[in-house]
Amino acid sequence: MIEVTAGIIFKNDKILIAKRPYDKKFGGKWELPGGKLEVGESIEECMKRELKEELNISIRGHEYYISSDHEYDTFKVRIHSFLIRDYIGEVLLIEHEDIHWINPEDYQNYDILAADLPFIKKIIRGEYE
Ligand SMILES: Nc1nc2c([nH]c(=O)n2[C@H]2C[C@H](O)[C@@H](COP(=O)(O)OP(=O)(O)OP(=O)(O)O)O2)c(=O)[nH]1
Repeated sequence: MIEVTAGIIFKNDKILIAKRPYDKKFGGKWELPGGKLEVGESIEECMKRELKEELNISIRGHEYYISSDHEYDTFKVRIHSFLIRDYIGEVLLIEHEDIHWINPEDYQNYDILAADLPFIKKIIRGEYE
C-alpha cells in the first residue's frame, strides 16, 4: 500500500485538477495535486510539501477531509485528502502538463485517476463544509 496525499483546492465553487506528466505512471491522466508520503512526515506536512513543489503555493487554510483506498492492477493506494481554501502565491505549472479549474460536476469530461473519484463525488454531493 502506498500512502499519498492530495489537495482539493477551491476557488469559489471550482476545484483544481492537474494533468500528470506524460513520462510518468498514468501520464496524461488528471489528478488532484499531491504525492507520496515520505518517511517521518505527517500527511499534513506531505500535502504542504507537495503543493509547494508542484504548484509553488503555500497552504494557509486547510482541513483534513477523508481518506480512500483504491486497488490498481499492480498496487494499492491510500489517498488522504485535504480541503484547501486559502493559499499564498500564484499557481505555477512546475511538474504537471496542465491545470484546470473545473466545476466538480464536469469531472466526466476529464480522464481522472480512478482513485480520485470518491473525493470528487463526495464534493458533488455537497458533503463538505
Ligand atoms: N499525486 C497524486 N497521485 C495520485 C492521485 N490519485 C492516485 O491514484 N495517485 C497515485 C498515482 C501515483 O501512483 C501515486 C502518487 O505518486 P506521484 O506520481 O505523485 O509521486 P512520484 O512523483 O513519486 O511518482 P512515481 O514515483 O510513481 O513516478 O498515487 C492523486 O490525486 N494525486
